Amino acid sequence: MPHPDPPFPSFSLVISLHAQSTPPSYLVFPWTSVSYQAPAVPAPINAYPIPVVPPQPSVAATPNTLTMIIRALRQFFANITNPNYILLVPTIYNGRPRTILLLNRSECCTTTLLESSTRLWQDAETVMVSRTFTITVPATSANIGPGFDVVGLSLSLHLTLTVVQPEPSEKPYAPPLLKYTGEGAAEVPLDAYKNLTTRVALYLLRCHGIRSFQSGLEIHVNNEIPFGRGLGSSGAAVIAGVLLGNELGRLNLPQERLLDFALMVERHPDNVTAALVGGFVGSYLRELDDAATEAASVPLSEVLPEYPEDAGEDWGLNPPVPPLGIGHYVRFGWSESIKAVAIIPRFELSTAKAREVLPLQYSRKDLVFNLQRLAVLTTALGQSPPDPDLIYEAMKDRVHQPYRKALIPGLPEVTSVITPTTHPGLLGICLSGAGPTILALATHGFEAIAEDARTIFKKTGVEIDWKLLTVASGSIVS
Ligand SMILES: Nc1ncnc2c1ncn2[C@@H]1O[C@H](COP(=O)(O)OP(=O)(O)O)[C@@H](O)[C@H]1O
Ligand SMILES: N[C@@H](CCOP(=O)(O)O)C(=O)O
Repeated sequence: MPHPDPPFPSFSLVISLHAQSTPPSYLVFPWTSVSYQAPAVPAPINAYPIPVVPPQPSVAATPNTLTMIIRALRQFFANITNPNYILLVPTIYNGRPRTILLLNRSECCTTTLLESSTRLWQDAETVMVSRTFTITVPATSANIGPGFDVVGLSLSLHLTLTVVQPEPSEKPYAPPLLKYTGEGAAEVPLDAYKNLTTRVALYLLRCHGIRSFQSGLEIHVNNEIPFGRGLGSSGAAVIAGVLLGNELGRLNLPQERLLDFALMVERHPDNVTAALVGGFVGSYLRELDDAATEAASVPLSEVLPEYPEDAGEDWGLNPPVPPLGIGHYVRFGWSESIKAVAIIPRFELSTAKAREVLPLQYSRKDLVFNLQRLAVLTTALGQSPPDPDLIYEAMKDRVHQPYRKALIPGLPEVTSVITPTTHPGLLGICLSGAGPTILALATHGFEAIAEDARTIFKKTGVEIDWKLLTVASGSIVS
């Protein structure tokens, strides 16, 4: 039967390899069932060495059919310059479910194909033709004084993942290889079932029916964000995980949905939102109805199960899927002239511990104190030139800093002694996130601020490092 004209530039082809049958067979679903755009590349599909067959075929395959198909597809792609195509290849091979997806990000027309191959797709492990991509996520400083659990600022220290997805091979399954350099390298788990970033990625994949990482995955992490210092290292790790899962599974989730997944893991929105979208950001969690509240309040151990040593493929399957639209945000203006001096004590303070010391109830006086300042601060930091008198007062807080001072010797002294009067250029000074880092916002005079903070901290026996940071853009996948 002759093939109709090729469905360029958008077409899809589904090939299923049934390795269980003898001999193994593959089906090529009739690509004519797929909606496509007008022809743009005048070449027939069978001009390329792709094993296309008429509808209802069941064709004997050689043991290395998969490799042959991949080679053929590569040649095929080498001949096409128009990026507007989709090629989707769900397969079962050597008894293991696999999926090869070669598609441009914004594509349509997968629905028909997915319907025809639902079972294969749901069981599938995603395997790409070899490619490398990078995920870059910024550090964040949350709260900025009065905005406890509300505002976050992305800063120019980064967590970077370089990911190599190998081409499918017939070798035995190899678990992900994790390499780690930079901050936290000595303590971070390199087992993909234990590491925070890869566990979050697996959570995302499993919520989309993909049960495990593909064989032979390599992830090199380089981290500039110190752990447990109030610079959002865990928020960055969570966002990196969400982006990693989205990329590995070719899930193509919109940013709002990625945020939902991140919020199932890190349940205050300030760090993760700023790390994802970048800039000076305010966010809130939507009030959920009863069913959604229940769905969103499952214990963290169920969202991200602690995988035991002998975790098999089925451990932690079917995790809770986040309700839609949990987090909402707005980006405020930021005056270009403002830089951040991060004064980083040389000790760690876990966010969990720094949250335990906070009260459950506040006086109306203290709440109004913070609300008044936050309302002014979100606009004041976008004004040029920034007004030190307005900002210094607007960065004061009565909701978390007073309770955390016992955990951070030197905090009250540093925030009260260093002022715009004593240190020209200073705009405001606060605890960064849950601490112990102190964040000083300033237009100049950075070194004097940092060195004087060093002297004050030293009197309490605390050594510091300091970094001059700028406001960074959000996370990038390239
Ligand atoms: N890149 C990372 N990879 C794996 N785990 C990380 C990473 N960054 C942070 N973490 C985990 O998060 C912990 C720090 O989180 P947290 O106490 O919230 O402090 P902060 O977010 O202020 O740095 C680390 O001790 C580590 O367990
Ligand atoms: N609003 C949170 C922010 C925690 O930030 P981190 O960078 O310390 O993780 C809090 O103050 O607890």
